[in-house]
This record gives sequence, structure tokens and C-alpha cells, in this order.
Amino acid sequence: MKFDNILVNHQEDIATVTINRPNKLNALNRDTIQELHDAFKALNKDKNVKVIIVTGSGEKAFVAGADIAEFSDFSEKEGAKLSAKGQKLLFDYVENLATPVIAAVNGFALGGGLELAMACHFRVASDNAKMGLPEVSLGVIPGYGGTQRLPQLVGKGRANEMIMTAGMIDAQKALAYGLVNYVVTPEELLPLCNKLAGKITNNSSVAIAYAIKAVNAGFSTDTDGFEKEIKAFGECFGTDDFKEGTTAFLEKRKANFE
Ligand SMILES: C/C=C/C(=O)SCCNC(=O)CCNC(=O)[C@H](O)C(C)(C)COP(=O)(O)OP(=O)(O)OC[C@H]1O[C@@H](n2cnc3c(N)ncnc32)[C@H](O)[C@@H]1OP(=O)(O)O
Repeated sequence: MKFDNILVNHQEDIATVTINRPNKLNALNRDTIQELHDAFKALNKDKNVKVIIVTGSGEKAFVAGADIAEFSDFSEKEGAKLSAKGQKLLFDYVENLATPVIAAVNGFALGGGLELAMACHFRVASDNAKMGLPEVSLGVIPGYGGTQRLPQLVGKGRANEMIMTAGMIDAQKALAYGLVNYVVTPEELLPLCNKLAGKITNNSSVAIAYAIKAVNAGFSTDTDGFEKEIKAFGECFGTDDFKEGTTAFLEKRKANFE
């Protein structure tokens, strides 16, 4: 398959998907989300692929979020559609993929970037990684599952603090929170992910697929939370704060919320 925004490499039964928009810190635009969906779908069908590693291109970012330039003039309806489509095509899709997906977090994982890492089955970070959900600084809320998956992973209080302050935590704090399983140097990141993937490939892919289903089932009692997120995310697009927040980012200035 040919992609413009991602790279896909195979090494024996381990595939690595690299989001490749380094000039935009690998921000997730519509095309990238579609390409990621297509790549995950094809890799999941490929019987020779037993584990997928997802990472970002360059030394600075895993993914710095959804592409703000693409949605800054969206209406409430378009906002809700962006969230619903993204959740279905990529974030829920990855979480429920039968093939295990490891996030190799190699720098900024913000907004949709952290949401993508959280949709993966587990995460490994480099020691320069910074993670956060800064959406409220743009006048919007996390819309790719972040309000649901962050509390699941780190607990409600820590998640609320991260969401409300829009702040970033470093890799060591993410490790202490249980958001990532390991922290290593940037040079060690992909080798460790490949080593962990290698351990997984020794086991039954069929059993692992069932295990993924069983683990996810334990967290899906309140599917309504995701619906609520979509609705609230869309409603943010009708507010003056959203217009100010995204315009300020694109104009490279601090937002001035009334
Ligand atoms: C449903 C999901 C919603 C969301 O995910 S909302 C988005 C949440 N993410 C954010 O709010 C983070 C936005 N990015 C930043 O705050 C900063 O970046 C960083 C702190 C990560 C890094 O700052 P620095 O080192 O100064 O780099 P730089 O010059 O800001 O970024 C390099 C280029 O990358 C573009 N970029 C970065 N993040 C995004 C993004 N999320 N959407 C669109 N573009 C982005 C910039 O604009 C710029 O581009 P140019 O060189 O052409 O000016």
C-alpha cells in the first residue's frame, strides 16, 4: 500500500507504523487518520504480522495532537462529526484490533497523540517524552476518547488535573502514573518495543486476540461516556472560547478567554 503521511515497515512478524509529518510534529489530519486506519486494517489481516508498533517520525514528537489548522473553523455539527469519525476509524479501531499494538512514545504525545497512545494496548516512552491533553487551552475538550481512557489508565483525580490544567507530564511521572510501562533513552525505545513484541510473538495470536476482547470488555460498561464526549466536543465548536483558542494557536499568541 502507498501512503503519503505514514511509513510502514516489516521486520519478520513485527510491523512498525511511523506517523510521518515531522514538520507538523506528526499532527493527525484527516488523511493521516484514514491512512492509519487502512494500514492497521491491512496489517491485522496479514497473517505474517503478529505485533504492530506505532511511533512518530523525528526526534521531537510522537503526535502533537489533532491538526488544529484543519478544524479551527468547524461548526458544532462538524466538530461532533470529527470526534465520532475519528473515534470509530482509528481510536476504537486500534483498541479493539485483534493484533497487539504497542505505542513507542518518542516525544510530545498531546491531545489526539496521547489519545492514540492510550488506544494502543500498552505504551513505552523515551525519557524526552511529554504527555498531556491540552484541549481546554483551545476552548475544546479531548474528543478522541481521552475523557474516557485517561481516567481508566491513571485514575479520575489525576486525569481531571491533567485535563483541567492542560499541562504536560514528563515520562517519569507518566511511569509513576501507570500511563506508560517503561521509560528508556530515545536510542533504546524501538529496540525495547521490538524486544517486547518478540516476546508476544512467541505466544498464541488467537489467544491474544481473545485476551484483548476480554480485557476491553471489562472497561466497556459505560459506552455512553464516549457518546457524551462526542456531543460535548461538538458543542465546544459553537463557543467563542473555541474560536479564540484555535485562532490564538494559529496566530502564535496566547489565548485571551473572556
Ligand atoms: C480531538 C483531538 C483534539 C486535539 O488533539 S487538539 C490539539 C492538541 N494539541 C495541542 O494543543 C498541541 C499543539 N502544539 C503545541 O502546543 C506546540 O507545537 C508544542 C508545544 C507541541 C511544540 O512547540 P514548538 O517546539 O514551539 O513547535 P511549534 O513551532 O509549535 O510546532 C512546529 C510546527 O508544528 C505545528 N503544529 C504543532 N502541533 C500542531 C497541531 N496539533 N496541529 C497543527 N499544527 C501543529 C506548528 O504549528 C508548527 O508549524 P509551522 O512551523 O508551520 O508554524
